[in-house]
Amino acid sequence: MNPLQRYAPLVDDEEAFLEACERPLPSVVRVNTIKTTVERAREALDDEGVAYEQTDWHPGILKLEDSTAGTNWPYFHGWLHGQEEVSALPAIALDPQPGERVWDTCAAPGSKTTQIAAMMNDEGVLVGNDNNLGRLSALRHNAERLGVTNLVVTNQDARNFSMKPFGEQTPEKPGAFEQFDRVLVDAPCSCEGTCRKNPDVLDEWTMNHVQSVAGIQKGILRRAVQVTKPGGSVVYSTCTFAPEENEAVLDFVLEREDCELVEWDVPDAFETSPGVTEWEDDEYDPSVTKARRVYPHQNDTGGFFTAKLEVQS
Ligand SMILES: C[S@@+](CC[C@H](N)C(=O)[O-])C[C@H]1O[C@@H](n2cnc3c(N)ncnc32)[C@H](O)[C@@H]1O
Repeated sequence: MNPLQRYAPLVDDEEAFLEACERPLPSVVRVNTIKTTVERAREALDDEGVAYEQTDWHPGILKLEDSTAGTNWPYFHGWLHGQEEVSALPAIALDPQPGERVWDTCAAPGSKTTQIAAMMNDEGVLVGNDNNLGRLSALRHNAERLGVTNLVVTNQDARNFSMKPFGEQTPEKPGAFEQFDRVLVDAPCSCEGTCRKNPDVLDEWTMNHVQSVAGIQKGILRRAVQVTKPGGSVVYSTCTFAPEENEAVLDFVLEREDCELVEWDVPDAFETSPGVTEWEDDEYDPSVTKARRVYPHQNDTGGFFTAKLEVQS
């Protein structure tokens, strides 16, 4: 059985949802504003004869007519980065500002890290962490190509993250670098929403994996809230539809840490659905409706989940 059928009760149009999940994903690039402007990047693509269409919600996110991302000079020079359209949403929700301290808990291979760096105008301190050393090489390579210089790379399990070299840390006295303005948790997940790019995820899907990765997600999100300063923001995102990995994780952390879910500015032209408060035998905190779900048939993208939390104390 196709595991996606379990989400029929959540979607407005099951047939359109399942049909969209089988179509190949459009090829999309993000303009890297650390190295160029949207206008110059578009001119370069025109000169190269690469056909594209601007998405109707972001001037710097371009849909290519064929999958030439990665094969033209604007890409090699770091003017463009191949990034799935919907995966640009978490950084938009995070809204990082130049000069801030930002932690990207699960950063490799760095699409969102480099997008965050560009939104920070490459100013301030961005810590890009991942527990997988091999994937960190891809992060370093992307950061280098895209000209990111405000990045510190760390290789830790985000559930126990600490930056001891920068200051002694106790629960009462966080280390010097352990009061971030903003933190992104783009969590490891069962990746159901990437089925248009990688249909194998559905063959490999098991409920055991959903449950085990949900445990890791809860640990990472708790740590993210703990190291964010009062009034700071934490964004939680996954590329999966499973409520066990989305609303249930938020519900767990809302009960244990001093934080609350807040609305964020979803681009008007992007169709989303609210987080769900009930799933199978479970009920979640009513505020999880502030999270946004994205199904592939809504905007011809992959599937995604994004929520924004504000830390209270
Ligand atoms: C969805 S991917 C991140 C994609 C990345 N944010 C991007 O936009 O390119 C999740 C990442 O979490 C990492 N990861 C898994 N468990 C982790 C943990 N306990 N601590 C830190 N990173 C972890 C994986 O190695 C993987 O690179």
